[in-house]
Formats: sequence, C-alpha cells, structure tokens
Amino acid sequence: MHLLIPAAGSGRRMGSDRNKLLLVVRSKPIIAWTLLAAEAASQISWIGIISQPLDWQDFQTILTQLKQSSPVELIPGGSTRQESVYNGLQALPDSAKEVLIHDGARCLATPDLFNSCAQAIQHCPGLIAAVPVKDTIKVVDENGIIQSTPDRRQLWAAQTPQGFDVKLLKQCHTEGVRQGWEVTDDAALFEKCGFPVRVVEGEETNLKLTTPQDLAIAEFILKTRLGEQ
Ligand SMILES: Nc1ccn([C@@H]2O[C@H](COP(=O)(O)OP(=O)(O)OP(=O)(O)O)[C@@H](O)[C@H]2O)c(=O)n1
Ligand SMILES: C[C@](O)(CO)[C@H](O)COP(=O)(O)O
Repeated sequence: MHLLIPAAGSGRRMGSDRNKLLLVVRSKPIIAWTLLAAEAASQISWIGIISQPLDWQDFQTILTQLKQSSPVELIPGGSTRQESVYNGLQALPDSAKEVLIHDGARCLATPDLFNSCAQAIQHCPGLIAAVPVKDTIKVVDENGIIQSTPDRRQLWAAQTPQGFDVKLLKQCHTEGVRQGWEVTDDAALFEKCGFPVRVVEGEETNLKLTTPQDLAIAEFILKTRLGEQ
C-alpha cells in the first residue's frame, strides 16, 4: 500500500517558528514518530512525504537516522493541505491503485490502524478513520447564540489515515480546483463529488498535534506506551 504523509504545514496554531513536525517529543521529532508507526505497519510498502523543500535537509537527516526499509520519496508541498495532497497524488507511481493519506502531525496513530485502513480500502472506494464525538456539540451563530444541538449519535471526529481509490481521488481533487472548493480533508472532496466514504473506527489517542497542549499530551501517551517512568 502506498502512503502519502502531508508534512508541509507551518504550525501556526502551535506558535512555532518552523515546521512543527520538526519539534521534539519524547526525544524524537514528531515526524519521526509518524514514520516509525508507518514503517512498522506490514501493509505499507512505499511512503511519500509531502514537505516544503526548505525542510528537506532536516527530513533527510531524520530518514537516515531511522534507517527506513520502505522506499521514501520527498514531494514538494503546496500552500494548503489540499494543495499538498494534490501534489502528492501526482507523484504517486503508476502502480498505486489505492492510497492512504496520513497527516504527519498525527504521530500517535498505531501500525494496527494503518493496517486496518489498508485492508478496508480493498472493499470500498473511500474511507476515513474517525471516532464518535464524546461532547455535546452546539451550532452557534456569529452573535454567540446557539442555533441547534445536532444528534451526537451521528457525529464522528475525522482523523487520518484516510484511504481512497487513486483514480477517483485524483478526479475529486481536479474537480475541487475547478470549482474552487476549499476543504480540510480529502474525504470532503470525495463527499462533494457524491462518492461514498466509509468510517473505520479510529483511535482516541490518534490526536493531531495542533497546539502546545497537544505536545504535553503526546509526551504522556508515548511515555505510557514505552513503559517509561
Ligand atoms: N500547506 C500544508 C499545510 C498542512 N499540511 C499538513 O497537513 C497536516 C494537518 O495540518 P495542520 O495540523 O493544520 O498543520 P499546520 O498547517 O502545520 O498547522 P496550522 O494550521 O496550525 O498552521 C499536517 O501534517 C501538515 O504538515 C501540508 O502538508 N501542507
Ligand atoms: C485531515 C484532518 O486531520 C482530519 O481531522 C484535519 O482535517 C486536518 O486539518 P485541520 O485544519 O487541522 O482540521
């Protein structure tokens, strides 16, 4: 299975002055934890890291230290996640019929989650890992007044990996560019084009490291997993 890792962001919400994926958590850069999990997933045979050329030297150093056995390619990122994934899709080898896309910033996803998504994508054209929402969610207007309370049983928080038939996802991205759609994940493009996207049970710990608080939570989760004091 081919895996694309969008890793070309700037980390604005992290308050970082460089790509947040180079920040260190539990003695390793965030992107290194993501790569280690992907590499440990038996179903993943090729990895494309979509990143800004400015960061390539740092990424190369990390790759050399990790001694990855799967082939890894660096692909130039775009100015949004959507553009970055578009570039990643163009760089896939022709042999890639399905693809998994996983945010570099979700460094706590387990190899089991990669494997279960890789298996599930053989049986449907699109899927995402997601978890049921635990909070009561409110729809609020611009004056701070609640408009509605959606039924929580229908709400799921989207994660990655997200998996797709490559040909269809390419079509959806092209349509997105044509129509000027701006979306935060690939499933949204698939949905807008009318293709079905299945939900695969994600992981509560598969958080996206977005703010400084998330770094502390990730430290704690990794420490617990590694059985450290
Ligand atoms: N132009 C971009 C923007 C984001 N990403 C990637 O998409 C994932 C999810 O994005 P997010 O967590 O929002 O990352 P940033 O864009 O770095 O953060 P922020 O929005 O706070 O600036 C990350 O792995 C990020 O590196 C990307 O490949 N290309
Ligand atoms: C793809 C994603 O990780 C799903 O949760 C997410 O949408 C990435 O972008 P965001 O803007 O940080 O939500």
